[in-house]
Amino acid sequence: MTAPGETTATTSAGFTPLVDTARLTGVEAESQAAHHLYEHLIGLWAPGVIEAAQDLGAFSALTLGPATAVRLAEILGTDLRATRVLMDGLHAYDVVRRSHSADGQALYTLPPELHDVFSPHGLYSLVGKISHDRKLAWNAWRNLAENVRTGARDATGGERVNQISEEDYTSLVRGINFWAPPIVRTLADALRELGWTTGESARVLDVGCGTGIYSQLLLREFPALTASGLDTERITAIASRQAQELDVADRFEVVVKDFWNDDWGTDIELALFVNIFHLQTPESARELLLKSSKSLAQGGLVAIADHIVDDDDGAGSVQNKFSRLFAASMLATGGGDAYTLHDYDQWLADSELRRVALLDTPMHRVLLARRA
Ligand SMILES: C[S@@+](CC[C@H](N)C(=O)[O-])C[C@H]1O[C@@H](n2cnc3c(N)ncnc32)[C@H](O)[C@@H]1O
Repeated sequence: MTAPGETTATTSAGFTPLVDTARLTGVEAESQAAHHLYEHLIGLWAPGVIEAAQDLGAFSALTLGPATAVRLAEILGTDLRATRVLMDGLHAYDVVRRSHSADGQALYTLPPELHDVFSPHGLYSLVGKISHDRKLAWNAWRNLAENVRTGARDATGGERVNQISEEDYTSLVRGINFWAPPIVRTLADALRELGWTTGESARVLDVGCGTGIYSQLLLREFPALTASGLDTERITAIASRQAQELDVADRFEVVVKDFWNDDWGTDIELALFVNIFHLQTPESARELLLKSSKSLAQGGLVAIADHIVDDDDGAGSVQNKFSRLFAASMLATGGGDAYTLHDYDQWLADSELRRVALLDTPMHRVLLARRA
């Protein structure tokens, strides 16, 4: 486990530098600073070209095989020159590969690992994320200043709870599945360190389970485990289907409940909350932990995977940077926040729980707690 301050994070290999900073040596500071700022400002080019290609069906066409701009323009019914410009933009972001066909034309290839990412049926599909951007995020970011001015409060002046509708979740939940593999690997290792054996027959409650990917992958790690995925009716239908796909349906049941107003039962050995706490206000976060504490079995654990800010981890921490920008994104698109470790420790103490582990994953932290 990584102790605070011991992170060895490396930046993402996918980062596309767009300023040749070596050529800025000796240039006046103001111009250098403007180059760096401009690089941030053109960040919207990336979703711009990727989402346009998705809208046009370019990725689906490339899933059938490599194609030239001429062939793509024919299939998509698009302008030839504009299609070439778009594909070259995608190549600049390393989304497509560019080689040459026998007659010397540029040939574009979608790498095999991205085929399912652009398909609505892929387990780690980002189609839901793209449609969320199209429907909500693009316009919402435009109004961020207004939300900062007003604090994004509701009509009564209270903190706005997250505004994603059930319908939006239906398309979005599968779009965040891709986060699960490294988080589940980290969680499973931590559970083993805390004494879980391969034959662990514990009962997991996956609260606000979405597609259920976290408990479902955990079931694969521990073959005697059973899990209940708690969510609304519309979402649990997605979780049931996915449990079949992942071959764990015999140990995964869905529970259609409202996690505020319904009872969670007792004797839960692992209460799992993934991407749930950032949607809360401080009051509702505390309430979730109070409710967890009452539902836990003796020796039971609470696991929270979320955008947790650890102030002891230094300003350069990738997880802290992502958490803080995720908070800005939530301020633009709805309610919620990236809470600090200090906040979590306080809510845990109020619920007679104590933190037993904090682990880094690529874009989240996993916090484990048990009764104090
Ligand atoms: C951000 S998603 C997280 C889903 C999943 N844990 C994941 O990380 O992929 C939040 C989930 O909480 C569910 N949810 C929100 N409020 C709920 C409530 N009051 N009762 C039950 N589920 C709720 C939503 O339907 C949604 O599936």
